[in-house]
This record gives sequence, C-alpha cells and structure tokens, in this order.
Amino acid sequence: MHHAPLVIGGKTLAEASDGIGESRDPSTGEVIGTFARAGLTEVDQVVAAARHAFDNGPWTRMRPFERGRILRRIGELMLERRDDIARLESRDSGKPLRDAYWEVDCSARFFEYYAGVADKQHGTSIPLGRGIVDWTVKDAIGVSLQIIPWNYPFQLIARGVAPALTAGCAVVIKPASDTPLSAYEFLKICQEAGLPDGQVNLVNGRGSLIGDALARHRGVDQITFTGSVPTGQRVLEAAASHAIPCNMELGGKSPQILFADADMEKALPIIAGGFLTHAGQVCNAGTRLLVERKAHDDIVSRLHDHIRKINIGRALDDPDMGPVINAGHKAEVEGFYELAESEGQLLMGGNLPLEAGLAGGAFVRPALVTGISNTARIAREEVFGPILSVIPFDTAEEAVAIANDSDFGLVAGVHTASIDHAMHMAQDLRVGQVWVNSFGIGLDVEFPFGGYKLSGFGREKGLEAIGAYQQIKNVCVRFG
Ligand SMILES: NC(=O)C1=CN([C@@H]2O[C@H](COP(=O)(O)OP(=O)(O)OC[C@H]3O[C@@H](n4cnc5c(N)ncnc54)[C@H](O)[C@@H]3O)[C@@H](O)[C@H]2O)C=CC1
Ligand SMILES: CCCCC(=O)O
Repeated sequence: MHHAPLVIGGKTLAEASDGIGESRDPSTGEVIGTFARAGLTEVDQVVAAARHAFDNGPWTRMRPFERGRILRRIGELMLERRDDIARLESRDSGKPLRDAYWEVDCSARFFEYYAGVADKQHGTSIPLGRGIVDWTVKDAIGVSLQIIPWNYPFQLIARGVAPALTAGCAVVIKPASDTPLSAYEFLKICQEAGLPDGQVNLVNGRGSLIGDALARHRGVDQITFTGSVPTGQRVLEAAASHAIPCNMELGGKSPQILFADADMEKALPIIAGGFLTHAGQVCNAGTRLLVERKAHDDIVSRLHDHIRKINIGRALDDPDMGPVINAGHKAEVEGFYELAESEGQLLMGGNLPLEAGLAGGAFVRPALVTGISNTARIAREEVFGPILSVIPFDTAEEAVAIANDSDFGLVAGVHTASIDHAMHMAQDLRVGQVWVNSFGIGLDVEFPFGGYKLSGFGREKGLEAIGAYQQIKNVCVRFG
C-alpha cells in the first residue's frame, strides 16, 4: 500500500492536520493508497517554505547552466523509474498501462527540454541613443502554485514545474485527491537529483479548502491551474484578491472536421483515438466530429464497427479503454448518455467487463451520437467521457462556423487531402492549436498549448510557457 506524505521545505510529513485520505483504483474500487491530507495549518507552512527557498535558497543564486544539469537529472531519473511510476499512475488514474508509460516519457521530455532552455533566457538591449544603455532581464516571478487535475497527474506536474524551475521559481504542488500518489514519486526524484530543499513542495488536500486558501495566500505569486471551468473561475477570483497572474488550462469540446476527400482508412483511428484516449478524460479530446454530409454514413458505420470491438478492462491489463476516474464520474457520464438518447440516436460500443473483482470498477462504454445539430447540449457541454457527437456539414464555410460555435476553443483536427481546406481551417478556426491529418502527436513538448475563450489563457509547453514564470525588469543607465 502506498502512502503519500506531504513534503514541505525538504521535510517529509506522514501526517497532516486534515487527517488521512484514501486513493482508490478506478478499475476495481479497491483502496490502493493513502495520503496525508493537509489543512490550513500546512498551507501557511508550505507557502513559507517555498518563499524561504525563493528568497534565500541556493536555486536563485545558482548559475542557469547548473540549474539545467539538475533539471536534466530529474528527467533521467524519471526514465530510470518509468516502470514503477507508470504502474502506479495506471492504477491510480485508471489509464491503460501504455498511456501511463507515455505519460512518464513525456514528463521526462519536459525536463530534458527545459534543461536546455535554462541558460538561454536572454533579455534584450534597447537603443536609446548615446550616453544611455538600456536592457531587460527576465526575473523569476517567485512562488508558483500548481493546481493539478486527476487525468494526467504526473505529466501535468512536469509540464508546469519544469518551466517554473527553469525560470528560477519555487513551487507548491496541489494534486487532485483522486490521484494523490505519483506526486510523491516526483518529489523523491527531485530530492535525489539535487534540487534544493523547499524549491518544490507537495501538499495533498481538499481543493475547496487548501486549494482555495493557497490561491488566496499573499505568499503565492503566480498560479497554474488545469481543470474544470467552474473551479478555474473560483481560482481566478482567489487570484484577483491579491492580483496575481494565472495560467488557466480549462475544458474543451474540440471539433475534428472530416472532409469527404480525406483518406478514411488513416482518419478513422485518429478520430477514434481523439475521443477514446483515457476514456475521453482529456481536456483536448476531439468530441465533436463535423463530417462532410456525403461521407457521413460511411464514417459513422466505420466508427461504429470500431467502437463495437473496443476491449474495456482493468488499466494494468492495458486494454483499449480503461475506466473513468470514479463512480460519481461514471454516473455523470451515463447521465450524458441519457441526454444524448433524448437529443439524437445513441450507438454504443464495447462490452463492460463483468469478471469477478471488476464489478466495482467505474467502467462506461464508448458511444456515438448521430442525428443532432450543434445546438444540442450533448454537442456543447464537456462530458469528459468517451462519447462522440457527429454533426454533418455541406461546405467548408459551414464547417468553420459550426466548429467556432462553441464556448470553448482549445484544439481542432482537420482531415482532408486538400491543401486549400487545410489552410482555410488553420486560418479561421478560433482555437489554440489546429492539427491537420493528425490529432495529438506523441511526445511533443516543444509547441505551445492552450486555449481561446472558456478553454482558458496562457500557454503551456514550448518556449512560450517560460514567460508565465518570469517578469521583465528594465534597467536604464545614463553615463558620461
Ligand atoms: N481541463 C482538464 O484537463 C480537466 C477538466 N476536468 C473537468 O472537471 C470536471 C470535474 O473534475 P474535478 O476533479 O472536480 O475538477 P476540478 O476542476 O474541480 O479540480 C481540479 C483541481 O482543482 C482543485 N480545486 C477544487 N476546488 C478548488 C478551489 N476552490 N480552489 C482551488 N483549487 C481547487 C482540485 O482539488 C484539483 O486539484 C471533470 O468532469 C471534467 O469535466 C477535470 C480534470 C481535468
Ligand atoms: C495529455 C495532456 C492532457 C492535457 C489535459 O487534459 O489537460
């Protein structure tokens, strides 16, 4: 049985003021671990520890290339421990084992990538004429609070913490209570790689209690949040109470646009992967399929054949699709199936695993909804489950209009053989990222990621992410 303690200022605390929480395996419902649940007492302690590390610790004074070496070592240690971390993450979050391996590999890539960026944070020199020298420096913003959701806990810690450390920040991590275990593996790796005490701290606990108190704390200088829109809005209110900047990565209802000229054989697994990965519990899941009318019946029949064969099972057995995160979320997803049935036609796939031992698992079946328009609730609301709304269109202009008619604007996929269609979509879609003949490529940490509209603001990944953790200082010197 795993136990995740708090880590504050380098000290490991097995117990905390809000008691002990339990973490369950979504595949079976079994308790697989416990965690020390921080309360308000530890909120003050953890912010003080991060502040102390930032204001007085060695990281701030270390040369950037030396920071880079420690960041690189963190990535190496992740790869050395990938079996243990992937198995723990697969069990705790319910994602198929191969996806958990991908998550660890991707986390290591974040540290490799930002290790190389650490010593390249140049400022600019601004010409103001003779007798004046003016330049900018990129200063670390201070203490970064990272509020993490349950869908990709290990990877989303890496995604935010790597650029924060690269910029010179100290960090407080607040994981989601459904997936509290892998964050402690991350802390152990940081300590072993030589990261100074207090530079990264960990507090598990209730979002509405410690998440809110941390976001309001005057000792926090910046927040990176990934999660739902309503919680993100609460975090923004808390941040506004002391006027600090936030990176918000919220929900989506991302379109995949299929033109009749696309190579259907190639498009099919991409479209399916877009809404089935991690049982649809991905912020950028492609859950609206906009299909050119003449290809509608063909693709629906191919997709239905595909989802009929989906093997659903225990995450550690590496099925096509594992469970959703918990019984409460399963009930919510099933509520959306009922809604879909009342709004259109529901085509189900997969078979629920009924073996002994799996009855307590939070399994749902993948589904397609047809016979709806983009005004249906099922086409507008984020389900965070494996359900694809299929909507026909007649022209490229209509496809863009439907795609953009959404509260969200995270990503979009376009499947076409026409360069004109591809470029038209890339230009006019109101989303943070457009994929052409692909959707969510492998281990890429190099490009920016983030949304328009209710999908949030700020960018994760790539060189753009560093800016969230820096502020610009200008120095102007007159001489002679
Ligand atoms: N964009 C994304 O990647 C994600 C979206 N979601 C969406 O959110 C829905 C609900 O999932 P939840 O786990 O309840 O997500 P949530 O958005 O409530 O939780 C995300 C994180 O925020 C923390 N939190 C909760 N209340 C807080 C507060 N008042 N102040 C500060 N932090 C707080 C949570 O403890 C967790 O660490 C899902 O069904 C899905 O639709 C959930 C997870 C990830
Ligand atoms: C795989 C990256 C997941 C991103 C997210 O759901 O927030």
